[in-house]
Amino acid sequence: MSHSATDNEDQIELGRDENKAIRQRSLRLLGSLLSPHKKALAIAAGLVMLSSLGQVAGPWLVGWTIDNALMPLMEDGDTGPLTFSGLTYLAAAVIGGLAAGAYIRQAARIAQGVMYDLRRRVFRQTQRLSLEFHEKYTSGRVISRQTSDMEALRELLDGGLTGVISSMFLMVFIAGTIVFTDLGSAGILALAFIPSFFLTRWFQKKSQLFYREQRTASARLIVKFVETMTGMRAVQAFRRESTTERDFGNLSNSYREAFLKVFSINGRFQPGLVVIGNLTVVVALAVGAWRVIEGDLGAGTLVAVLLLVKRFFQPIQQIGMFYNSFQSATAALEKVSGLLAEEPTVVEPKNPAPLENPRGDLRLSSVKFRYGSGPVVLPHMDLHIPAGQTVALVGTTGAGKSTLAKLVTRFYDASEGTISLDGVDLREISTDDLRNAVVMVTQEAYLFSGSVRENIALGKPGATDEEIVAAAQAVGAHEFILKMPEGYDTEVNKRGGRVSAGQKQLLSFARAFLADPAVLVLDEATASLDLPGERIVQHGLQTLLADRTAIIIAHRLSTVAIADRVLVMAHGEVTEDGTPEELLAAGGTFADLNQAWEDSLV
Ligand SMILES: Nc1ncnc2c1ncn2[C@@H]1O[C@H](COP(=O)(O)OP(=O)(O)OP(=O)(O)O)[C@@H](O)[C@H]1O
Repeated sequence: MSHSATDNEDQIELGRDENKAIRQRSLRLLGSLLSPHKKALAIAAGLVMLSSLGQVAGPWLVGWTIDNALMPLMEDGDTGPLTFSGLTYLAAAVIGGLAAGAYIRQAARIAQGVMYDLRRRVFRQTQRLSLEFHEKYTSGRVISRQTSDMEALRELLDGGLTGVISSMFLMVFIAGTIVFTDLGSAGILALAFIPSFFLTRWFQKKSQLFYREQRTASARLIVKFVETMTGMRAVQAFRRESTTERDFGNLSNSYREAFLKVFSINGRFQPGLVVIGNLTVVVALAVGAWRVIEGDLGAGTLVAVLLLVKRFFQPIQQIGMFYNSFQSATAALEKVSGLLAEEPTVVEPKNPAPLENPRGDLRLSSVKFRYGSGPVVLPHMDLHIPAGQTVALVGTTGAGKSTLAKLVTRFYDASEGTISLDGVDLREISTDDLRNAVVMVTQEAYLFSGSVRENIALGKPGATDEEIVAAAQAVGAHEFILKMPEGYDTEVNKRGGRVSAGQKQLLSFARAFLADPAVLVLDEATASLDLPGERIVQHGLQTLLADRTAIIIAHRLSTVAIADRVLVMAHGEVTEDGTPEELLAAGGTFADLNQAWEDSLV
């Protein structure tokens, strides 16, 4: 596996260039998510400005009223200016309030639009990526991208961001108003900005590290959880409960500690800002009061400036708090953008070669294969499987049987050499054509939630009911389906729809039969069935194999017996190749294996 976009996901400290590249990747993603909402964003910006203006107008009007409306009232009994300022105050409050409300609604609409888009992109991407990626990245991590990362982004977009944008606007407006009202006080505010700036930088640097640590810890926790839950059978069978519990406890503890680190620096940052804010108000008050006594400054202006300075620091605190969700959302965005930047390793051809009525002639020429940059699994393989032949693959575990199956079905591409179907390189065949021509039936025989009918129909979208029933009949699944509570309409995976391992296999045979591929690759379930069950499955299998090329990773004597040819594999190479009879007569590995199987039946 070459270097890919998700490789450095678990690293906490990254190099400068790497950091920059990741940041740019995240920003590009953000840009592409926001670009469809340009108009809505412009409207939101207009609304937020209006609401900030409304909020700044309040303190400013108080100052103006003290200096310009109270005097005429006390000296001449003139109520005009006071009425004017009162009405203006009211208008500003109403307009500001309405604008703030409209802004929140508008921002929520944009945020939900972005989340909707992103959720779908992540889902589409995870389906698009090759099996190689999924085997490496694991489902737990995909799940944490789609759940906790999405949640972090949603929190940011829903709550924090809306507030922070309006806070920032408000700060700019307040600063502008102070400059406009009294330059001296603006100078004090500017001085106070210096320590706030350094404090914020310090916080930024520290928290970035801790937040990344926290996200990594949370992802590990989810991965462990998903792994344990999906492997619950193995966990219980091997009495692994206490070990997994201990591991989970350790991971929870790292998560807790990462969180505490974040909070401990938060606990210094926020009070720091409060102190700076309060000191600024005190200094502005002292200097201002002195200037009022000197006659340089109106008392009203001083009141207005003090109210504004106090307001100025409120949003900084909010921005500080917002920094939490901003940091986790940034980390989430970094990971999600990494996932979205992954490219499938198995690439669909640009100009696919036509493949009409495939016959199923398979050829591997000088194929060499390794998983990513791992050790060589198949050193050199030349193999020809003529159309219609049934080949049983046997061999020790780790011999490379499943690997061969994954290559023939093009879940992976060969590292060297070519694999062709009817003389066409698999890499030249469109994915649709290939999936129609080559079907893989895996051991798990995965059933999706839905009815029995829907599960069989997966083999051929748009199949008629008759075709579905005919497929079930052909492989011998019809009888037990009819015995289910609602026949073909029974929901599988639900109560009453539970099927046995053998029945599951029959359903997946019916699915494959309906798909009617030229090449069938089958990983036979290792779980042994009872004898009648085995006979039914065997019969189904025989019907399924007739008239097509088949490669079966065989675990049963009865399966090998129906094969035209047996390939024995060891260490990635074919060591014996012939009809079952020939190999038995030759007395090699296959003969031994056969003997062992026969003994186990006694
Ligand atoms: N996704 C993977 N990434 C890296 N190495 C792998 C991967 N899958 C299999 N391998 C390695 O490739 C080798 C062949 O494995 P493969 O699964 O093909 O064997 P097998 O003959 O099917 O074994 P079994 O009968 O136990 O299923 C093994 O050494 C295995 O460790």
